[in-house]
Amino acid sequence: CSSVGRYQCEFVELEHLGSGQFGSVYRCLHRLDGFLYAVKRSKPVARNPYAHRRACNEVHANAALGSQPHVVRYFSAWMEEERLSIQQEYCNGGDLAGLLARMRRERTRLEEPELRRLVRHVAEGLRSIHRMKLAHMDIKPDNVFICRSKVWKSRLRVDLVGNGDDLAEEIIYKIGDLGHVTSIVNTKELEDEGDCRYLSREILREDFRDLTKADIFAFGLTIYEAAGGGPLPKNGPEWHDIRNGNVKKITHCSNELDELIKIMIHPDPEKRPSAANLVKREFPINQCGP
Ligand SMILES: Cn1cc(CCO)c2c3c(c(-c4ccccc4Cl)cc21)C(=O)NC3=O
Repeated sequence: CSSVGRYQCEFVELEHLGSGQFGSVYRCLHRLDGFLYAVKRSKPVARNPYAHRRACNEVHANAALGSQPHVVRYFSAWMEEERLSIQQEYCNGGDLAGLLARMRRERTRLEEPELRRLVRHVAEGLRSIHRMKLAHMDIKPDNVFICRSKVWKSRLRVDLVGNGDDLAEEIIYKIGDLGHVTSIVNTKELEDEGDCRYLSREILREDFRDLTKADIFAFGLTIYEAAGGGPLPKNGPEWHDIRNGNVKKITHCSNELDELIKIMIHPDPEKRPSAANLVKREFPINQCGP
């Protein structure tokens, strides 16, 4: 392995998963353990102190979080040829943005039980991030990844998505991309806010008193979009309308879910529920039918 870098030495690159200003992500097979991973390879960060600091920040946040059931798991990171490579859990179900785009094309939508599962899983993931005194700062459908696994149907588990045969599918949502993670204690280094479609007004006004509530705001708009409320404005009067708490009622949603979205995007961050509160008050799955 001395002649090639660690990436070529340890992994077989199977598929290009995506590219962005950050770099590129590949689905890779680890030669030794035989598992699939998502490996992100950044652009060279050498002469770009800002990119270098962000890369280190992302690795620190991943390492601090360890493995949480609803945060995409981090395995390893290394530098080679001035690029940062980060090895993450591969989520085989795509991301929520892709799922919503497909549903818009197929004119289908996430029904209430599925929306409640999404709320529960992402709330648990956010709670584990906030417990570490960190804020994600870029919650949006693109950063919610889906893991699908086949499980034996058991009559005790009502939350499985099954059909006739014995095998059912378990769907788990996980928060990924910790590239914007910020300490909620010393918020001075909050340089670039996340995606403006999910950005709360107080962050735009540089009020960083409670960054966790900015995550709750973005999470609220993510649920609103998953429920069929999108696409969200990037700016203009509709953008401000939403920040004044005006979102249209989602027809097929229960009032309970509609009220939840409204309180999560409340203009006053203190009125928004915490992630822990969302997990606790979360309606158990059996309350909303099969
Ligand atoms: C574009 N893209 C597509 C996927 C596969 C979804 O089925 C993907 C993943 C990740 C990431 C990712 C995001 C941010 C930082 C590091 C990584 Cl590996 C990006 C991904 C990641 O951490 N885990 C993924 O599955």
